[in-house]
Amino acid sequence: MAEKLAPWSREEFEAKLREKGKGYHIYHPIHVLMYEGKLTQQQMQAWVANRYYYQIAIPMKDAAILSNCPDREIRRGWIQRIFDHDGSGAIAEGGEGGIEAWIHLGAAVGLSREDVTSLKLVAPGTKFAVDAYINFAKQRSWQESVCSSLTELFAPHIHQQRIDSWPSMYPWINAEGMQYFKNRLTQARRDVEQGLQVTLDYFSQSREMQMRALEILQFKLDVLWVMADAIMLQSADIKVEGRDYLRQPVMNVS
Ligand SMILES: O=C(O)c1cc(C(=O)O)c2c(n1)C(=O)C(=O)c1cc(C(=O)O)[nH]c1-2
Repeated sequence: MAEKLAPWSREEFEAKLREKGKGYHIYHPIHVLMYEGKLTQQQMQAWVANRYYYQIAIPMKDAAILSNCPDREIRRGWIQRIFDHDGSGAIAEGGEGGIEAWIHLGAAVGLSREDVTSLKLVAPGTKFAVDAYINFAKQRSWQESVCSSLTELFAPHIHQQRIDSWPSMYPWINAEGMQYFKNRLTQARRDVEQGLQVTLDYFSQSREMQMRALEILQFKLDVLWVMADAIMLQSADIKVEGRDYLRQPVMNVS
């Protein structure tokens, strides 16, 4: 029988998790083109409208984690994520939350509130991918679901890229639309600290569990990748026998 491998040290395990960043959606063609300023307004609209479906799923996913977690200390930290996205307190005091900020991003790229919130522009592939993420959190242990949030390790970089490149690459986007990304820079770093501690503690019990954590992170990378595929296809200019590929032409926005 093969000898049982000892668990990696915490440092080695964290390094393995971070290595997974090589498969982050920052390297997906649609995000590379976005960074290079090569997306049209219509493609930017498709991206924002599709990503809204992810934004509204995040607090539902986090509520599922809370509902499975018997540890009060963890819940006290985790609940902040729901406030961050749904908002808390008075809007005037900056408590509007990330979902509202995303709707402002929609306005900044030329989408009405209704265009965004009706979900009429969301591609089927985006729905399947995001729903898989919510279902994962409903069905798996809270520690596994916490681990699946760790793509956030890599998110501050992609948010910073957008903050840096959009003003010059897409000067037509209203600067107020960037607020979501600015807020996330600090929020994501704080989130990651908690998510990483839980993952390093829980999964370091054995090498098998550490490997399992890497697989979970890969699942989440796949969710983001498939979403990017779906958005790219939806906004591609592909014609099949003279017909538009698009099932729901993005240009139909009011
Ligand atoms: O813009 C992005 O590329 C991006 C990616 C991710 C991610 O890696 O899951 C998140 C976010 N943004 C984000 O803004 C966010 O609030 C967030 C929460 C989570 C999560 O899994 O709990 N991921 C992400």
